[in-house]
Amino acid sequence: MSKEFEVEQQRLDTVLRKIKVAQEANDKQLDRAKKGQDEVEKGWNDVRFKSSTYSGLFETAMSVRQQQQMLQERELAQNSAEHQADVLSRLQHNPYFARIDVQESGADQPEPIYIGLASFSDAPDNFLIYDWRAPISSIYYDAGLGDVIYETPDGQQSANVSLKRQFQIEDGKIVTLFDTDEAVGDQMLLNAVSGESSTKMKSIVTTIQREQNKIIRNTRAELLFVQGAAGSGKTSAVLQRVAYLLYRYRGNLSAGQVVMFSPNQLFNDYIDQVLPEMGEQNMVQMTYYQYASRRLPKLKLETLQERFEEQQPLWQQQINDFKGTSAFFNAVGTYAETLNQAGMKFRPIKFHGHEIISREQIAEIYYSYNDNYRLGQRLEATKERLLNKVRGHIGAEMQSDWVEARIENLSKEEYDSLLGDNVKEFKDEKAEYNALAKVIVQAEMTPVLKLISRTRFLNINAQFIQFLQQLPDFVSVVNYGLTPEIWQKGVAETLEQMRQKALNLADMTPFMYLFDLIKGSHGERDIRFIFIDEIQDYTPFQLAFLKYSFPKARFTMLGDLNQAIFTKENARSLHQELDQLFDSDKSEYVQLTQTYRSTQQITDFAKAILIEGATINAFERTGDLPTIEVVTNHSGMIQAVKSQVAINVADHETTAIITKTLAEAEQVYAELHSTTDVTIIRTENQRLVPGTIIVPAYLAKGLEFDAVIMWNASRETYAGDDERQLVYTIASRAMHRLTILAKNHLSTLLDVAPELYVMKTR
Ligand SMILES: Nc1ncnc2c1ncn2[C@@H]1O[C@H](COP(=O)(O)OP(=O)(O)OP(=O)(O)O)[C@@H](O)[C@H]1O
Repeated sequence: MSKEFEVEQQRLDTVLRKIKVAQEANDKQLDRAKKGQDEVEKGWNDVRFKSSTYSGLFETAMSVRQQQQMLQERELAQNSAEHQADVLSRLQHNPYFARIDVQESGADQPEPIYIGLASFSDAPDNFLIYDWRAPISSIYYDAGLGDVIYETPDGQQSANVSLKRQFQIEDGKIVTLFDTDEAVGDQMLLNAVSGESSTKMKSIVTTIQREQNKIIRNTRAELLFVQGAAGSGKTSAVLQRVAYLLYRYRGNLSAGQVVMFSPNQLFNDYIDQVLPEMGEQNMVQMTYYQYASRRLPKLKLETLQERFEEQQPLWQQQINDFKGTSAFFNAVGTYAETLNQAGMKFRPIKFHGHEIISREQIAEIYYSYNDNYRLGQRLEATKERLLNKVRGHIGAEMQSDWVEARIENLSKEEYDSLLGDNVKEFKDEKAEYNALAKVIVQAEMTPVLKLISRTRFLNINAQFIQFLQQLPDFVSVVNYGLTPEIWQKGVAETLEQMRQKALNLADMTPFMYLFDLIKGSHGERDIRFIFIDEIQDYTPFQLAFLKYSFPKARFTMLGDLNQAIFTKENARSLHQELDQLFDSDKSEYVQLTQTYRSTQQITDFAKAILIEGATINAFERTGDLPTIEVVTNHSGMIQAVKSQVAINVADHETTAIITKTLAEAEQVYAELHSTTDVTIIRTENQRLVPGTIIVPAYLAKGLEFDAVIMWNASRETYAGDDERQLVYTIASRAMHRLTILAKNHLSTLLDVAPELYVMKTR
C-alpha cells in the first residue's frame, strides 16, 4: 500500500469518526425537538377558552398564537435536525469522491479540498467536506492542474491547483485512489458509464463533465438552450442543475418553484430518484398533456398514443402545422384585442329553469366600461355586477310559485332545519314566510353565484370557434399552403369534436391561450425555473404559450434536433422563433456532442442513420457491432426475438423490445409471454420493471436499456423519410447491444455502411 493511500485512509477514518460524533449530537437534538413538540402539544390542554369577555378572548388568542409559534419553531428544529440526520447518514455512507489542492491567490500554501454530496464541518469554517455545488468545487469539474479561474457569487476568483485526486470509497474503505491532471479522469468516467442500465436513473455528481458543468451552474441566462445528441447527458445535466439551483438559492427557492416538462409519465418515473439521491426534493414534474388536462378538466384531450399513431390526411396535417406557428399565436392575440370592442360570447344566467339575465344584458354590462379597460378588468367588473344583480333578484324570487309550494309542503324537520338557530316566534305569518323563503332562495342561488364567480357565463367554446372562423381575417392562410375553404372544413371538424367535449393537440394550446387572454390571466408568477425536455416535440406556439404562462421563470430547454418530430425546416427556424420570445442578450445556446450512453459501435451506427445530423462523438467504449437480421415471415421474427432475448438474459443484459406502435407491441407480447418472461408497457402510467420489456417507440423516449431489439424494421413499417428520427431514437436507446429485425426487406432508412453492423443469417 502506498504512503498516500495510507495517509488518505487515516484521514478518512478521522472524518468518519467526526461524522459519527455529529450524528450522535444530532440524534440528541432530534430527540429534544420531538419531546419539545410533545410538550407544546400538551400545552394545548392548558389553553383555556375564555370567550365571555373581551379580555378573555384576547387572552385566549394570545395563548393560541404563542402555542402556534412554539409549535412552528419546534417543527422547524425537528425538520432541520431530520434533514441533517439524512445528510450525515449519506456522508457516512460515502463521504467524498475527490480532493483538489488549491492555493488561492494571496494564500501562502495550498489547501486540500475534499468534495462530496454535502458540506461537513467540525468547527465553524473548518470544512472537512465541501458540497459539490460550492463555488470552489467547480474547479474539480472544470479544469486540470495549474492556474484556474472560477466563479463565486462575488465574482471571479483565481487559484492554482497542484493536485487532483479521485476516490472510490466503499464501507469506510478507500477502494481506489488515483491522481489525474485532467478535469474528471477518463478512467472514472469509464467506470461510471460501464455499469448496467436500471429502472431508475442515477446521479452523475462524481463525473460531471466540463461542458455539462457549464449547464449546471449557469445562473445568467434567461433562456438556456441545450442541443445534445442522444445520450449526451442532457437529462442528467439538468437534474444536477436543479440540485445546484436549490443549493445556490437555498432559502429563496423551493423545489415547488421549479417545474420540469417531460415527454411522458414513464420518464418521470425513471428520473424521480435522482434528486432524492442527492438529498434534494424533487421538482414538480409533469407532461404537457398533464398540464393541459389540469387546466381543461372538462375536455377529453388527445393522448400520446393517439397523437403518435393517428394517420391524418395531408390537409389536416397542414392545418395542425399552421396551428403550431407563432403567426397563429399572434393571431389569437390580435383576435382577443378585437373582443375589447365587440364579439364576446356569453351564456344567459338561468335560475330555476328560466333566464334571469340574458346574454344581451351581460354583453351590455361587459361593454359598458370605457375603452381603457382590458379584457380581464372587464370580466372582473362584469362578474361583480352580475353577482349583485343575482343577489338583488332574491326578493323577487321569494314571491314565486315554486317557493310558495315548497313552503306549504315543508315537514316539521325540514322547517326546523331550514331555520336552524333562527326558529323563534314570528310576529305574523308574513314574517315567517319571508324568513323561510329567503333561506330557500338563497340556498338555490348559491350554485348560480358560484357559476358566476367561476366566469361560467362566458361561452368559451363558441368563442374559440368564432376565432377559428374569423382567422382568415387576421392571417392569410394561403401562406401556409391552405385555402379558405379547407380552413373552414377544419373549423367544422374542431366544432364537431367540441360537441363531443374533445379537443385535439393542435387546438389545445390555442384554446387555453384564448381563455387566459379573456380572463386577463397573469400566469403563474411564483414559478422561477422551467425545464423543458425534448424541446423538439414542442411547437413554437406551445413555447410562446409557456413563456406567457410562466412570466417570471427562467427557461432551460433541452433537445436533440436529430430526434425531432418537427421537420428539419422547423428545427432550424426554432432558433429564430426563440429569438423572438427571449432577449437574445440573455439567451445562451450550448451544444453537447460527446455521447455517454452507448458503445462506440452503437453510436457510430445510430449516427449513420442521420443525414447531416449535428456533430456526435462517441465515448471510447467498445462493444459488439449491432446486428441486423432479415427474415422471410412473421414467425421467423418471433423466433429471432425469442433466441435473442434468451442470449441477453443469459448475459444479464436487460432488454427492451421496441415496436413502432402499441398494436405491434400487443401482438409480440401475445406471441411471447407464454414462453418468455416479458412485461408489456402499454401506457405511460405504468412503471418500468426490471427484466425484458416490450414498449412502443413513443414511450421509450429518454429511456435507456442494456440491450435493444428493434422489432420489424421493415421497409413497409418505416417507410418515409419523416421516420428517420424515430429510427434514430430507437437505435440510440441501447447501451451495449443492438439487434435489428426485419421482415422481407430492411427499411431503407437503415441503409448504412456495411462495416457498421453484422448481417446475421440463419
Ligand atoms: N458525466 C457523466 N458521467 C457519467 N455518466 C454520464 C454522464 N453524462 C451522462 N451520463 C450517462 O449517459 C446516459 C445518457 O444520459 P442522458 O439520459 O442524460 O442523456 P440525454 O442527452 O438526455 O439522452 P436522450 O436525448 O437520448 O434522452 C445516462 O446513463 C447517464 O447516466
